[in-house]
Amino acid sequence: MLSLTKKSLTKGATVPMEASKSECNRALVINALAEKPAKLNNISNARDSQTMIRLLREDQEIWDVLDAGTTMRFLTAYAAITNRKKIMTGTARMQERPIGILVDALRSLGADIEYLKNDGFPPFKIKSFDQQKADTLEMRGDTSSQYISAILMTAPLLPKGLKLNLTGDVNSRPYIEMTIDLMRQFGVEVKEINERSFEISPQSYTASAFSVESDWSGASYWFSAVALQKDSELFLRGLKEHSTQGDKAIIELMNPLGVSARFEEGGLRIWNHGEVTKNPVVFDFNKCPDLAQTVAVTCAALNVTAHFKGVQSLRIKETDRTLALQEQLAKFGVTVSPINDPFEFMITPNADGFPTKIKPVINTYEDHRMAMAFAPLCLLMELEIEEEEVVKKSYPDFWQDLEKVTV
Ligand SMILES: O=C(O)C1=C[C@@H](OP(=O)(O)O)[C@@H](O)[C@H](O)C1
Ligand SMILES: C=C(OP(=O)(O)O)C(=O)O
Repeated sequence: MLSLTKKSLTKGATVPMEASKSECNRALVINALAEKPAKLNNISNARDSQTMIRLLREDQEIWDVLDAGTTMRFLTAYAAITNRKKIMTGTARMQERPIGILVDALRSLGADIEYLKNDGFPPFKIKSFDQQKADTLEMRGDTSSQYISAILMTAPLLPKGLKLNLTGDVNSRPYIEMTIDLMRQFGVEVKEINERSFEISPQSYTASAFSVESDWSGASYWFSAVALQKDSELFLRGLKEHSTQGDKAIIELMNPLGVSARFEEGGLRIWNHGEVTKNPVVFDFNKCPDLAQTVAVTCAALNVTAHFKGVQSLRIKETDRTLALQEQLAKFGVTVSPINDPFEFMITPNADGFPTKIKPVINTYEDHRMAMAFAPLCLLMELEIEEEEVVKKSYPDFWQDLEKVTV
């Protein structure tokens, strides 16, 4: 349990932003598929990336990814397509996160995969890949983009290549674009026939020096901090204007909540511009689901009524994030009401204003983003965060950075 005293941000302080685990995990898998591996710079310290590195290096029969979604999904496709025999498993929560769409896709390409507990969920055994059975694949895009990224990254190794067609709604689209961008940076041609169809011929990845970008998802917590303190300003070192990460959308999302941003040499300057919207706001998280918790807590604290759309994937992430927000924001008298569940919810502020005299204990549900989304509240009040070490999944230095930029 971490007790946070009431703090204030040091004006103009610098936060050195951690590398993105999403970009890093793609670079690591692509590198492992390349004939000659590249030198990767600015590797992420996130546990999800360190787990990926360790598993690729140890090459043991059981690959336990812990709670890392990308590691599970990307390594499943990697093992299947490169004909490695593996048992894929993870935490209790990972065993509740669906993977059937990816396993079905790999099976139709020729992989022999057997579920060991529940159909459609880890753990499962990857047994063999004898020969490619299909060169055209249809995949649903409405559950997790990580399945699509996993198939795309391994597709160049298929002897007959692949035509991939996406069906239904496509969620988390920028992550698919990030995958294609990285594949291209590693010398592979991906033909985008249209928004839903891709063609990849058999090709080899060519190694090139690659540096992982700083993490826009992690940056969102500093936007929230600046939103919660009048007259504050921070410099987020390492963030780039031209980024492959969809979570760069935090710049637009936070503007009605009082934050302005400007790119400068070496990073992004953000400051509180002093005007918080008085009108209800509609936000769409379909392209940036990992930002939903940060924005939800910020709206609650600023007494902003908000309509959150595109939140369907929140229910199958590290925890059921909609439920977790509902339960924790209730401690402040703020209501999260699902409408058209699981796609949308409303956030209704406390009619008496956000309470700052209470000292709540925030439960994190083993979800790093619950801990980090609630942490900026320490600029308004004292609070306690349960299981603070959860941040290690994506942002191990988060608490040290918070100490550094506050007094
Ligand atoms: O590909 C990626 O790196 C990710 C894709 C997203 O997941 P979904 O596609 O399941 O929404 C995101 O929530 C996750 O943190 C990272
Ligand atoms: C959803 C997340 O990660 P993953 O799906 O890779 O476990 C996240 O980091 O918020």
